[in-house]
Amino acid sequence: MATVGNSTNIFWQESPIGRLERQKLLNQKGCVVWITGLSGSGKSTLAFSVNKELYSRGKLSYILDGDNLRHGLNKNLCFSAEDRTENIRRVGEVAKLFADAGLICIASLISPYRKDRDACRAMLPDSNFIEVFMNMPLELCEARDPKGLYKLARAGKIKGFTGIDDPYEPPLNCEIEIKQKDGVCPTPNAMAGQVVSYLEEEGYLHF
Ligand SMILES: Nc1ncnc2c1ncn2[C@@H]1O[C@H](COP(=O)(O)OS(=O)(=O)O)[C@@H](OP(=O)(O)O)[C@H]1O
Ligand SMILES: Nc1ncnc2c1ncn2[C@@H]1O[C@H](COP(=O)(O)OP(=O)(O)O)[C@@H](O)[C@H]1O
Repeated sequence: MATVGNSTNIFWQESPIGRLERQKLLNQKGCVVWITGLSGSGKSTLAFSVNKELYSRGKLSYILDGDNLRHGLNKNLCFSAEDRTENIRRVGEVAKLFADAGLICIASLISPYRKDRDACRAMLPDSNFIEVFMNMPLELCEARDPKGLYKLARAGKIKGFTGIDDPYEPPLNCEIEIKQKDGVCPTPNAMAGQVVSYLEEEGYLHF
């Protein structure tokens, strides 16, 4: 009798067409590009830009954006520590499926807790988890404030806002760090270039 989680009598079903066949078909290697950082740090902007650049090179990628997933898959979750952990766990599992499908899955979530991001990394075989840290100062994110959420958080109208009255734990060993140079943020194209060059160098863009 096999037991997994809360289920019993379940057995893994292996398909004759596997990850290698799909990767060969797509001429790329499945992986997860996990973008983490404060609200307003540029996660979605980077995700869109990488997606576009890969598309122009004939490579298939798909974005899992935290904000968007909270409209569906994760609509029953709030921003408590427990719910953020569950949010990241679910997205990690979905990202793993996309990578197994042979796609370059771009996950873009605040993902404030190191242990949650590490748990997603541990789900992926052969170090196919590329953690990208949007290392932008809180002051910059707050000055951008495109949704007006920092303003509400400062006014006490949103409780538990990341960076204001809720923690963000920066990565210790990320694959890619995006940061300002001489006080200037790289352009979206330059940020995407950093990620796409990494994927190219590590052999993800060919089978
Ligand atoms: N309390 C609180 N803290 C942080 N963010 C908040 C909060 N309430 C709402 N929002 C909005 O939700 C977006 C973050 O969702 P995520 O799923 O990425 O968050 S998390 O990874 O579970 O921490 C985040 O989107 P981004 O600005 O794109 O990061 C916010 O718009
Ligand atoms: N590299 C960049 N240069 C200039 N502005 C940027 C850059 N990246 C993001 N922005 C702007 O900052 C704001 C927040 O970006 P966004 O991608 O929505 O962040 P996040 O997804 O982390 O909340 C947006 O108004 C966006 O246009």
